[in-house]
Amino acid sequence: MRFVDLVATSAAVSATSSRKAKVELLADALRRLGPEEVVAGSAYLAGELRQRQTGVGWATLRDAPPPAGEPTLTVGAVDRAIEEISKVGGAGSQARRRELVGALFSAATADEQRHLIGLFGGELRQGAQAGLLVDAIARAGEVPVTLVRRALLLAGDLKEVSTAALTGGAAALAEFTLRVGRPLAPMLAQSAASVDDALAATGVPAVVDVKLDGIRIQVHRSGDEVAVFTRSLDDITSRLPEVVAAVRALPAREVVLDGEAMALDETGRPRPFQETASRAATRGRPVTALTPYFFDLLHLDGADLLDAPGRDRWAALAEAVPEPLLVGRTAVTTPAEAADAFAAALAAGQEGVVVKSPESPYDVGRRGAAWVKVKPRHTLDLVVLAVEWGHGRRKGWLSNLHLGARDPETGGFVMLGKTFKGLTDELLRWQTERFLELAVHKGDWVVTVRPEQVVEIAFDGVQASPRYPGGVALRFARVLRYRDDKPAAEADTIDTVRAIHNGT
Ligand SMILES: Nc1ncnc2c1ncn2[C@@H]1O[C@H](COP(=O)(O)OP(=O)(O)OP(=O)(O)O)[C@@H](O)[C@H]1O
Repeated sequence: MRFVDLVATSAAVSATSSRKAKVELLADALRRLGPEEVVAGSAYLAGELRQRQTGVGWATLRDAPPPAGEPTLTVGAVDRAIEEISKVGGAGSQARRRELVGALFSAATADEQRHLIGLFGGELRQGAQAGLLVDAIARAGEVPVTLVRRALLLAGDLKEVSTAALTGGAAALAEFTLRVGRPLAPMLAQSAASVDDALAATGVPAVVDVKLDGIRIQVHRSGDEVAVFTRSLDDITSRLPEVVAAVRALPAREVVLDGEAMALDETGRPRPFQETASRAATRGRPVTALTPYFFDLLHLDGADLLDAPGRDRWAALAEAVPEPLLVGRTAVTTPAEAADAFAAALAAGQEGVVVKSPESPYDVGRRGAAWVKVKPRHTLDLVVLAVEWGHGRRKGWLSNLHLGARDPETGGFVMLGKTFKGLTDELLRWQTERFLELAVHKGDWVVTVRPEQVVEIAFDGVQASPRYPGGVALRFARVLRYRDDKPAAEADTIDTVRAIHNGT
């Protein structure tokens, strides 16, 4: 496929607001990729490069040569050039990289150059695009969309799934199963305003789990090899040696565990979330030891448990893991028992509870009715769309955040309000640096950013507001924390906000 046609597809996808038309355009492009182009082409359509690191920075891109008049590049040729660039290393690598980038760019037209710069700079990366591509892959490969989605959730890699669907069809997709050592998308929870509402969704009997406010961990062990992954499937094994040691000490040889890692104080009460998060993040110095607590078991010594009902998985978990490493769990048969368990969790300083159905399988990557979280305080995970420069004491810092909810219909974001409340000096400093990195337009007053950073917001309610594009706005929004473990594609949606407004 000609690279110029892929560039035109991306432009056409951005230009139309119809989801159906976007999917059709993407499917059409996927069909036109040659077999050896599928991996790279799928990545480009998702706004990414196939290669994780290219070593190409802005300075190199800025010095790109003048564009070619006629398009001659193919997707395959671009991929081969980028592969060669990413392999450059050792002495003189800077100059060699520059030379190769120069050669690629001089063969590209002006439109193609702009697109390449976007791909190298990460500006075209769009979480929302992944959902469209899943539908497009299903259409182009003529396979059920549910198969594509499940394969993606198990493999975590769009390029791999796209290649399987387009070259091997349904049979190739069915081969994606849980593999010990490869992370899979974790099951997620819906939220409810009360324990009664949660029980209405899960049904009774149910279990009420303590909701620990730490970081989600998925731990894979095969023999002596242990790997720890975050909610977004990043490998953080080297940062959590105490979790590795705890799992290595288990009697089972092969396990995949789902749980939460927490920082505790000396009395066993939870420490603030920031302490856990800073331990797990790349930045930040070690503060406290983290303790793992497990609430699910997905694989045990050769047996996959994903499709087993909760009750069986949990029974196997209780056998495989010693009691101090298990999340607090209460089996309930009445709303009164559930209310007691909720009150006890809050009294112990925990964030809330997760009510779970014992009948349900482990729903990889889904936010279904089988797990329902209940917290005493309502919060939303929103995406920062722009930031205003501060005044007075906050002069020189990016301060007032423009907050957006995700719109699954368009793949875009709908602004719901602004806030600078809750920001500590440390957060102001951090966010100024972060948002300058994400800036796409730096005005004197407002800096517009790529919609990638998720922030957890507390608020007092949702009100109708004709001033905002979605017709609703948050009352007294304030920042609780930045969520680096959650991609923008999983931020809360405008539908959730409207449901809160309508009191449902
Ligand atoms: N016992 C538990 N069972 C399931 N999840 C738990 C439990 N305790 C803590 N958690 C955490 O709660 C999260 C479930 O909420 P959800 O799926 O909505 O993800 P989230 O948006 O990251 O949650 P939140 O924003 O409420 O922390 C899990 O990802 C996990 O990190």
